[in-house]
Amino acid sequence: MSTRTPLMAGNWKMNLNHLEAIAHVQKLAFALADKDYEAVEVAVLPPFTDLRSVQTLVDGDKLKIKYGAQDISAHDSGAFTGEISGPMLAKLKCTYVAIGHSERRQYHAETDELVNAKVKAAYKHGLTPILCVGEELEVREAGNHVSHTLAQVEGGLKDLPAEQAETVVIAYEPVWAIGTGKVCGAEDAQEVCAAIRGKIAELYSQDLADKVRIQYGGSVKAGNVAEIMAQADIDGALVGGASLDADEFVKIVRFRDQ
Ligand SMILES: O=C[C@H](O)COP(=O)(O)O
Repeated sequence: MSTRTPLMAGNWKMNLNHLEAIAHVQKLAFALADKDYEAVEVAVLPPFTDLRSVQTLVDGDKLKIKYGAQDISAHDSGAFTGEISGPMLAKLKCTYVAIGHSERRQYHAETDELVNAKVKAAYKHGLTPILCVGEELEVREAGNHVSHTLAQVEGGLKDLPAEQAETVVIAYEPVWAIGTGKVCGAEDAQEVCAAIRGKIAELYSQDLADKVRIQYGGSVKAGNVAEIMAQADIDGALVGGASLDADEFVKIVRFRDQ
Protein backbone atom coordinates (compact mmCIF):
# COMPACT_ATOMS: atom_id res chain seq x y z
CA MET A 1 0.00 0.00 0.00
CA SER A 2 1.46 3.32 -1.08
CA THR A 3 2.12 6.00 1.55
CA ARG A 4 2.29 8.68 -1.12
CA THR A 5 -0.20 11.51 -0.53
CA PRO A 6 -2.18 12.09 -3.73
CA LEU A 7 -1.64 15.49 -5.35
CA MET A 8 -4.54 17.02 -7.26
CA ALA A 9 -3.31 20.08 -9.13
CA GLY A 10 -5.43 22.36 -11.27
CA ASN A 11 -3.48 23.80 -14.20
CA TRP A 12 -5.59 26.77 -15.23
CA LYS A 13 -3.44 27.39 -18.32
CA MET A 14 -4.21 30.86 -19.79
CA ASN A 15 -7.60 31.20 -18.10
CA LEU A 16 -9.00 33.32 -15.22
CA ASN A 17 -7.73 36.84 -14.52
CA HIS A 18 -6.65 37.85 -11.02
CA LEU A 19 -10.16 38.84 -9.93
CA GLU A 20 -11.61 35.59 -11.24
CA ALA A 21 -8.77 33.75 -9.54
CA ILE A 22 -9.73 35.16 -6.15
CA ALA A 23 -13.38 34.16 -6.60
CA HIS A 24 -12.37 30.69 -7.80
CA VAL A 25 -9.99 29.98 -4.90
CA GLN A 26 -12.59 31.28 -2.45
CA LYS A 27 -15.11 28.80 -3.90
CA LEU A 28 -12.63 25.93 -3.54
CA ALA A 29 -11.78 26.96 0.01
CA PHE A 30 -15.44 27.17 0.96
CA ALA A 31 -16.16 23.69 -0.40
CA LEU A 32 -13.08 21.84 0.83
CA ALA A 33 -12.95 20.63 4.43
CA ASP A 34 -10.09 19.54 6.68
CA LYS A 35 -10.78 15.89 5.89
CA ASP A 36 -10.19 16.62 2.19
CA TYR A 37 -6.78 18.15 2.90
CA GLU A 38 -5.89 15.26 5.21
CA ALA A 39 -6.46 12.80 2.36
CA VAL A 40 -5.24 14.79 -0.62
CA GLU A 41 -2.87 17.67 -1.31
CA VAL A 42 -4.71 20.31 -3.34
CA ALA A 43 -2.91 22.83 -5.54
CA VAL A 44 -3.73 25.37 -8.22
CA LEU A 45 -1.40 26.63 -10.93
CA PRO A 46 -2.78 30.02 -12.03
CA PRO A 47 -1.29 32.35 -14.64
CA PHE A 48 1.62 34.47 -13.37
CA THR A 49 -0.55 37.60 -13.16
CA ASP A 50 -2.84 35.89 -10.62
CA LEU A 51 -0.17 34.63 -8.25
CA ARG A 52 0.08 37.69 -6.00
CA SER A 53 -3.69 37.76 -5.53
CA VAL A 54 -3.80 34.04 -4.77
CA GLN A 55 -0.91 34.41 -2.33
CA THR A 56 -2.64 37.26 -0.49
CA LEU A 57 -5.85 35.24 -0.20
CA VAL A 58 -4.14 32.03 0.90
CA ASP A 59 -1.96 33.86 3.46
CA GLY A 60 -4.72 36.14 4.73
CA ASP A 61 -7.30 33.39 5.21
CA LYS A 62 -4.72 30.72 6.15
CA LEU A 63 -6.02 28.42 3.43
CA LYS A 64 -4.62 24.94 3.02
CA ILE A 65 -4.66 25.15 -0.76
CA LYS A 66 -1.18 25.22 -2.25
CA TYR A 67 -0.33 27.12 -5.40
CA GLY A 68 2.37 27.39 -7.98
CA ALA A 69 3.31 28.61 -11.43
CA GLN A 70 2.97 27.11 -14.89
CA ASP A 71 6.57 27.80 -15.94
CA ILE A 72 9.88 29.19 -14.67
CA SER A 73 12.88 30.76 -16.33
CA ALA A 74 16.11 28.79 -16.32
CA HIS A 75 17.83 32.09 -15.38
CA ASP A 76 17.79 33.92 -12.05
CA SER A 77 17.60 37.45 -13.49
CA GLY A 78 18.70 39.55 -16.43
CA ALA A 79 17.73 40.48 -19.97
CA PHE A 80 15.14 37.77 -20.60
CA THR A 81 12.10 39.73 -21.67
CA GLY A 82 8.82 38.11 -20.70
CA GLU A 83 10.32 35.50 -18.42
CA ILE A 84 9.62 34.95 -14.71
CA SER A 85 12.42 33.77 -12.45
CA GLY A 86 12.70 31.29 -9.60
CA PRO A 87 13.47 34.05 -7.05
CA MET A 88 10.27 35.87 -8.12
CA LEU A 89 8.18 32.72 -7.66
CA ALA A 90 9.87 31.94 -4.35
CA LYS A 91 9.09 35.46 -3.12
CA LEU A 92 5.41 34.76 -3.93
CA LYS A 93 5.72 31.61 -1.76
CA CYS A 94 4.86 29.27 -4.60
CA THR A 95 5.14 25.60 -3.66
CA TYR A 96 5.05 24.09 -7.15
CA VAL A 97 6.01 24.93 -10.69
CA ALA A 98 4.97 22.98 -13.78
CA ILE A 99 7.91 22.43 -16.10
CA GLY A 100 7.98 21.05 -19.63
CA HIS A 101 4.23 21.01 -20.15
CA SER A 102 3.50 19.71 -23.64
CA GLU A 103 2.10 23.11 -24.61
CA ARG A 104 5.46 24.67 -23.71
CA ARG A 105 7.32 21.94 -25.58
CA GLN A 106 5.04 22.34 -28.61
CA TYR A 107 4.50 26.12 -28.84
CA HIS A 108 7.75 27.31 -27.31
CA ALA A 109 10.08 24.60 -28.60
CA GLU A 110 11.21 23.60 -25.12
CA THR A 111 13.77 20.82 -25.26
CA ASP A 112 14.70 18.27 -22.60
CA GLU A 113 17.89 20.31 -22.01
CA LEU A 114 15.90 23.45 -21.25
CA VAL A 115 13.41 21.49 -19.16
CA ASN A 116 16.32 20.05 -17.17
CA ALA A 117 17.75 23.55 -16.60
CA LYS A 118 14.33 24.72 -15.39
CA VAL A 119 14.02 21.75 -13.00
CA LYS A 120 17.38 22.72 -11.51
CA ALA A 121 16.33 26.39 -11.31
CA ALA A 122 13.20 25.35 -9.42
CA TYR A 123 15.17 23.39 -6.80
CA LYS A 124 17.74 26.17 -6.50
CA HIS A 125 14.94 28.42 -5.25
CA GLY A 126 13.04 25.95 -3.09
CA LEU A 127 10.24 25.19 -5.54
CA THR A 128 8.99 21.68 -6.28
CA PRO A 129 8.86 20.90 -10.00
CA ILE A 130 5.95 19.12 -11.60
CA LEU A 131 7.88 17.67 -14.53
CA CYS A 132 5.49 17.03 -17.42
CA VAL A 133 6.16 14.25 -19.90
CA GLY A 134 4.14 12.33 -22.46
CA GLU A 135 3.89 11.26 -26.06
CA GLU A 136 2.12 12.62 -29.14
CA LEU A 137 -0.46 10.51 -30.95
CA GLU A 138 1.87 9.30 -33.70
CA VAL A 139 4.39 8.12 -31.11
CA ARG A 140 1.72 6.07 -29.34
CA GLU A 141 0.43 4.68 -32.61
CA ALA A 142 3.95 3.58 -33.46
CA GLY A 143 4.12 1.82 -30.07
CA ASN A 144 6.99 4.01 -28.82
CA HIS A 145 5.11 5.78 -26.03
CA VAL A 146 7.03 4.19 -23.17
CA SER A 147 10.53 4.76 -24.54
CA HIS A 148 9.63 8.31 -25.64
CA THR A 149 8.27 9.22 -22.21
CA LEU A 150 11.16 7.62 -20.32
CA ALA A 151 13.65 9.58 -22.44
CA GLN A 152 11.87 12.78 -21.37
CA VAL A 153 12.04 11.68 -17.71
CA GLU A 154 15.74 10.92 -18.00
CA GLY A 155 16.41 14.21 -19.83
CA GLY A 156 14.42 16.25 -17.32
CA LEU A 157 16.15 14.70 -14.30
CA LYS A 158 19.68 14.68 -15.75
CA ASP A 159 22.35 15.23 -13.05
CA LEU A 160 19.72 15.94 -10.42
CA PRO A 161 20.92 14.83 -6.97
CA ALA A 162 18.89 12.19 -5.16
CA GLU A 163 17.83 14.53 -2.34
CA GLN A 164 16.11 16.70 -4.94
CA ALA A 165 14.81 13.90 -7.16
CA GLU A 166 12.96 12.28 -4.28
CA THR A 167 10.56 15.22 -4.05
CA VAL A 168 9.94 15.73 -7.77
CA VAL A 169 6.42 15.24 -9.09
CA ILE A 170 6.15 13.69 -12.55
CA ALA A 171 3.00 14.34 -14.59
CA TYR A 172 2.40 11.81 -17.33
CA GLU A 173 0.25 13.55 -19.92
CA PRO A 174 -0.25 11.82 -23.23
CA VAL A 175 -0.52 14.79 -25.60
CA TRP A 176 -3.39 13.25 -27.56
CA ALA A 177 -5.51 13.11 -24.37
CA ILE A 178 -5.03 16.77 -23.40
CA GLY A 179 -8.13 18.87 -23.84
CA THR A 180 -9.55 16.39 -26.33
CA GLY A 181 -11.98 14.53 -24.09
CA LYS A 182 -10.08 11.33 -25.00
CA VAL A 183 -8.90 10.01 -21.68
CA CYS A 184 -6.10 7.49 -21.79
CA GLY A 185 -7.40 4.14 -20.53
CA ALA A 186 -6.54 3.70 -16.86
CA GLU A 187 -4.51 0.58 -17.57
CA ASP A 188 -2.65 2.29 -20.42
CA ALA A 189 -1.83 5.20 -18.11
CA GLN A 190 -0.70 2.74 -15.43
CA GLU A 191 1.61 1.00 -17.91
CA VAL A 192 3.52 4.23 -18.54
CA CYS A 193 3.42 5.44 -14.91
CA ALA A 194 4.84 2.11 -13.73
CA ALA A 195 7.58 2.39 -16.36
CA ILE A 196 8.36 5.93 -15.14
CA ARG A 197 8.72 4.63 -11.57
CA GLY A 198 10.96 1.86 -12.90
CA LYS A 199 13.14 4.41 -14.70
CA ILE A 200 13.48 6.49 -11.52
CA ALA A 201 14.45 3.32 -9.62
CA GLU A 202 17.09 2.62 -12.28
CA LEU A 203 18.43 6.20 -12.10
CA TYR A 204 18.38 6.40 -8.29
CA SER A 205 16.97 3.54 -6.18
CA GLN A 206 13.72 1.67 -5.66
CA ASP A 207 13.36 3.32 -2.26
CA LEU A 208 13.56 6.78 -3.83
CA ALA A 209 11.26 5.82 -6.71
CA ASP A 210 8.65 4.65 -4.22
CA LYS A 211 8.53 8.16 -2.75
CA VAL A 212 8.03 10.01 -6.03
CA ARG A 213 4.50 11.04 -6.92
CA ILE A 214 3.40 10.41 -10.47
CA GLN A 215 0.31 12.18 -11.74
CA TYR A 216 -1.80 11.44 -14.76
CA GLY A 217 -3.09 14.33 -16.87
CA GLY A 218 -5.33 14.44 -19.92
CA SER A 219 -9.11 15.00 -19.84
CA VAL A 220 -9.42 14.08 -16.16
CA LYS A 221 -12.87 14.81 -14.75
CA ALA A 222 -15.03 13.70 -11.85
CA GLY A 223 -16.48 10.87 -13.92
CA ASN A 224 -13.17 9.16 -14.69
CA VAL A 225 -10.87 10.14 -11.82
CA ALA A 226 -11.70 7.20 -9.52
CA GLU A 227 -10.68 4.61 -12.09
CA ILE A 228 -7.44 6.45 -12.81
CA MET A 229 -6.62 6.84 -9.11
CA ALA A 230 -7.21 3.13 -8.54
CA GLN A 231 -4.01 2.38 -10.46
CA ALA A 232 -1.01 1.43 -8.32
CA ASP A 233 1.46 3.94 -9.76
CA ILE A 234 -0.84 6.94 -10.20
CA ASP A 235 -0.68 9.36 -7.28
CA GLY A 236 -2.79 12.25 -8.45
CA ALA A 237 -3.88 14.24 -11.44
CA LEU A 238 -2.83 17.35 -13.30
CA VAL A 239 -6.19 18.71 -14.33
CA GLY A 240 -6.66 21.29 -17.06
CA GLY A 241 -10.16 22.13 -18.32
CA ALA A 242 -12.06 20.51 -15.44
CA SER A 243 -10.11 22.53 -12.87
CA LEU A 244 -11.77 25.73 -14.14
CA ASP A 245 -15.08 24.53 -12.71
CA ALA A 246 -14.75 24.72 -8.92
CA ASP A 247 -17.49 22.15 -8.23
CA GLU A 248 -15.96 19.69 -10.68
CA PHE A 249 -12.46 20.16 -9.25
CA VAL A 250 -13.76 19.58 -5.72
CA LYS A 251 -15.31 16.31 -6.93
CA ILE A 252 -11.96 15.33 -8.43
CA VAL A 253 -10.27 16.04 -5.08
CA ARG A 254 -12.92 13.76 -3.53
CA PHE A 255 -12.17 10.98 -6.01
CA ARG A 256 -12.82 8.36 -3.36
CA ASP A 257 -16.50 9.39 -3.33
CA GLN A 258 -16.97 9.16 -7.11
O1 LIG B 1 -2.02 20.30 -17.42
C1 LIG B 1 -3.08 19.74 -17.67
C2 LIG B 1 -3.22 18.93 -18.85
O2 LIG B 1 -2.68 19.53 -19.96
C3 LIG B 1 -4.57 18.32 -19.05
O3 LIG B 1 -5.49 19.23 -19.60
P1 LIG B 1 -7.02 18.77 -19.75
O4 LIG B 1 -7.44 18.27 -18.40
O5 LIG B 1 -7.75 20.00 -20.18
O6 LIG B 1 -7.04 17.66 -20.77
